[in-house]
Amino acid sequence: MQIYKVGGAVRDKLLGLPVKDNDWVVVGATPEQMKNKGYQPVGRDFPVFLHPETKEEYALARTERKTGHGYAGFSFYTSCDISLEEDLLRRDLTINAMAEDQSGNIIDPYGGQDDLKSRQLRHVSPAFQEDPLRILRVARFAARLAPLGFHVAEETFELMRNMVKSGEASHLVPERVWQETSTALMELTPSVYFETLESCGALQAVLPEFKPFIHSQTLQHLNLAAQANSTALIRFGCLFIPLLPQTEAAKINNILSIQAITSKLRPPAEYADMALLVTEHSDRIISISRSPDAESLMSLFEATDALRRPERFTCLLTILSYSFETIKLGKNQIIELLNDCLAIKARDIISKKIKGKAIGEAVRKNRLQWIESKIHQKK
Ligand SMILES: Nc1ccn([C@@H]2O[C@H](COP(=O)(O)OP(=O)(O)OP(=O)(O)O)[C@@H](O)[C@H]2O)c(=O)n1
Repeated sequence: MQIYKVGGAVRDKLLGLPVKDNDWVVVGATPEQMKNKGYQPVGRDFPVFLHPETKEEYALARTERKTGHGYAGFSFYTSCDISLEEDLLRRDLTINAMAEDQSGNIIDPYGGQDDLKSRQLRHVSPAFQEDPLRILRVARFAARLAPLGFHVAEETFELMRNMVKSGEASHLVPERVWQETSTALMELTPSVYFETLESCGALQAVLPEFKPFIHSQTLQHLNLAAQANSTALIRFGCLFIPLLPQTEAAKINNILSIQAITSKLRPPAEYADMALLVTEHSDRIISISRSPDAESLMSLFEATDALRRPERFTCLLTILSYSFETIKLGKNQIIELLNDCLAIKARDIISKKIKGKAIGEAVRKNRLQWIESKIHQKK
């Protein structure tokens, strides 16, 4: 049996990028031989094994044949006589279809190294069209590698357009769409993911609910969040910063689109929650940052439950800070005021004379006075 390193590890090493995990292909072996050597079988659909010590994935060389629609509509054929070249031929992009043998030689039958040099994301064979997930993968690789000068090859782009036109793209299951999209958010220039999907028609076909939110300004905010190394939640939230001034009708439409995104893609609950908070409160947060006043800030803390959920509020402010322009009160100052308010507690101010509801009112008054004095000092 011969063992080769394949896929992302070979690509990233040649690009001088850090290698995240190694994938291996085994040629000329049977599942029984693998098990006898101590490899643990894990593949449900095709034979993949975990190395007994490193736990890295070792897949038997295989070919694929389309049997139905979508990502799962494939049958796989593995046998001892499948060659490395046949296994590499079934892969998506030439830069992902290279292998390295155990002496460090690169096996590159489909021009991956040339495409690395000319910065092209190019499909390996027409079989590319059989897997609609590849549209999202190409957009994701474009988002990752655009800063290095990569772009989608014209003929690959043409295939992607055809896959959308033929309806193949609409067979993608929402779970995979969310998986690719949330991974794409964490790439270096996530804007490129949405731009690529938009220009081949896949945004409309696969993520139509996102369409109202994808425009140059939100994509700019998204990239700023990526440059600041923000979390996926913050990057996601940036997509929902509305164009100002936001009409009431636009706000309602945005809320409906967010509900549609949530019920279709089922992102974690905190994502939907954050998208709604951004839509709901962006106008007033931006207006407070421009002309701060104590009562508005206090009502904002109350409306967003900031006093009980300060971390969530900090995330919300971070998202909106990407759209702050002329500000008098910045994100850090607002957070400082929130922390000051949190430090003013009922037990510090209650006297024997006030009881019940009046305690809460006294705490609020104290907090308000504090914010007022701080804002006054800053003016
Ligand atoms: N729909 C897919 C999924 C995967 N692959 C192939 O399987 C390899 C491993 O897939 P994966 O781990 O998802 O991608 P990586 O290239 O390793 O990328 P990443 O850096 O994102 O892990 C890819 O390089 C590619 O050759 C493919 O051709 N088509």
